[in-house]
Amino acid sequence: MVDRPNKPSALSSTPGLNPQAQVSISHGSSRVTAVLPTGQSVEVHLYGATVLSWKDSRGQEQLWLSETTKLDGSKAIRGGIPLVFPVFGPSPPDHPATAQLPQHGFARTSRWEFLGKSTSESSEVFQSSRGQSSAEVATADLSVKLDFGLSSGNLEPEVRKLWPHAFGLIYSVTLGCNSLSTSLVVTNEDDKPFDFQVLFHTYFGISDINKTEIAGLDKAEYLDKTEGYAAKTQSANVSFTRETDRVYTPVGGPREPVSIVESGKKRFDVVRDNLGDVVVWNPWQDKAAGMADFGPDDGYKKMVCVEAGSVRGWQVLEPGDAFECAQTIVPQ
Ligand SMILES: O=P(O)(O)OC[C@H]1O[C@H](O)[C@H](O)[C@@H](O)[C@@H]1O
Repeated sequence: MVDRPNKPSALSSTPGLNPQAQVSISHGSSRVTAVLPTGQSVEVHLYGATVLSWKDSRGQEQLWLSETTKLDGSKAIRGGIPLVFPVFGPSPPDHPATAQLPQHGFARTSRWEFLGKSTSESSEVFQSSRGQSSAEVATADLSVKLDFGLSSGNLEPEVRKLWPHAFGLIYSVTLGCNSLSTSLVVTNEDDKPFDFQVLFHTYFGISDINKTEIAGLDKAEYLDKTEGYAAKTQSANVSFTRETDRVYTPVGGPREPVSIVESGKKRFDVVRDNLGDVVVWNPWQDKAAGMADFGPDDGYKKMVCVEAGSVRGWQVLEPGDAFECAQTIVPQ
């Protein structure tokens, strides 16, 4: 079922579910918030369709958001999940098509439209395994998908000039009881092909970077951006002792999870769909202190970016074609 956002705030119930099983949606002029009956919540800012917050059923925040980030549309949001499109980083010198674009493209600095929400009840059966009532089953399996749109026609004219292609983007943020998925569909509405890069720039909230490792990248080739894009090969887990900025191509393929491990225990799995690369970034002390929108200065100890994307090469999209990709984050 899809609700159009014609009400500033609404409680909506899904036919067939426990009447208690309501997803609460609030839609203000700049943010959309969804709360599941089981307590999990997600908040998305229309500036960049940036996920600002994702909380578990106990209200614990899972993402990191800078205390000093701008939220007024004057600068990309520092934290949460900014969306990178159609170029990752500064445009490479050998790619004139994106040469005019700012770092990480325009998706994160454009105002998106909220298209509506849909709720669904997954078919996993908790009842037989846990002996719950059917009402509880429906509640436990509810998820809500928030859809956002951006198209060339909605870009600011000065941005459109920088990348003059006719395109459409549908970005979906799906909150489940134990997962958060972000997915993107890119369509080429032009009469010629265009190429692009894409990435979900997720800032995970962690308790201590010194006790954090990234698993699932063993033996992966990577480009080390802190050493002029030197090509290297990972051995064992990634750990952090200084600025880390690497573009990995995991050997296991997109479906093999990349995991955030804290004090030896898995905290999150990140599963990718149609996204071959994973960027791992922590700015460390000096770089964090040098970014006005990164706060507090020692906030680098409480965050790590693990960014699922397609950024080492270019996706070429022919007229009329669509490209789809997704990441799903599963707390462990
Ligand atoms: O400061 P931003 O433009 O948001 O970029 C923040 C970071 O994003 C990615 O992780 C890049 O690999 C880094 O090189 C960059 O510093």
